[in-house]
Amino acid sequence: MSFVLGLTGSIGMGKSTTAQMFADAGVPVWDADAVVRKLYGAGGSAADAVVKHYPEAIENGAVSREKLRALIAANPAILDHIQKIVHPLVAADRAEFLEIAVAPIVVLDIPLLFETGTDSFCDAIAVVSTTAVEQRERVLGRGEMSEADFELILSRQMPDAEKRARARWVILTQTLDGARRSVKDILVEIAKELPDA
Ligand SMILES: CC(C)(COP(=O)(O)OP(=O)(O)OC[C@H]1O[C@@H](n2cnc3c(N)ncnc32)[C@H](O)[C@@H]1O)[C@@H](O)C(=O)NCCC(=O)NCCS
Ligand SMILES: Nc1ncnc2c1ncn2[C@@H]1O[C@H](COP(=O)(O)OP(=O)(O)OP(=O)(O)O)[C@@H](O)[C@H]1O
Repeated sequence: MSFVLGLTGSIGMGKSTTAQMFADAGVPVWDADAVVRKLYGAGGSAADAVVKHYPEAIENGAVSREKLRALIAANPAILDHIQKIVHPLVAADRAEFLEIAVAPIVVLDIPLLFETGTDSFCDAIAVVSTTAVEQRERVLGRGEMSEADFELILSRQMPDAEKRARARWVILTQTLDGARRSVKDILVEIAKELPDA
């Protein structure tokens, strides 16, 4: 059985960048956002389900995030419905990953780790974080989401302070070097706790 490290953090806090640091260190990473992208692709099980309810969100057989964002902006309740469709499919993919994982440590990279109760599948949690100002600048700086989209997503996520309080480790993402050091330290600490260390 692998040590399961949950990696989470609010939108734009640096989760994907930090997950890549774990992957670079040789740790298998399961990425919830990537699974959603796969399921939204043409022929993906989520695309097949979404087309039945929101055909206007589909482009060439795949879910268009741009179109879906527009639908959700007009009616935020649609996001609840989308989650009901998507989350069980994502959970099935995660269960399969954990079942076949053979590495001593694996990472579950999940934006809604606490919100979906997936923290109960983890041996410990690390939260990525930076200041609220930096977070906003990062997300709006990407030029994809409107300020309203960002606020809606934020309002649906557990506040950063609460995530930090629940985590064993907080990885600050102001600098790449600092985050890399934290990742290394965390892996060293976990390695010491492994059964045959
Ligand atoms: C809302 C959507 C269309 C926005 O797509 P877009 O490409 O602009 O952003 P992306 O998917 O990269 O998400 C950006 C970040 O928003 C946050 N986020 C995504 N979905 C949600 C959600 N349902 N609730 C809260 N935060 C969310 C995460 O921090 C994520 O990393 C898309 O995220 C979506 O379809 N979400 C529903 C599926 C879901 O719940 N995914 C979360 C992982 S299980
Ligand atoms: N440790 C770091 N030092 C400096 N910049 C960083 C660091 N980590 C991430 N960033 C920058 O912050 C931005 C957001 O990073 P990333 O995409 O990893 O965040 P995320 O939390 O996965 O975002 P989302 O939740 O929106 O998917 C990127 O521009 C990235 O370059």
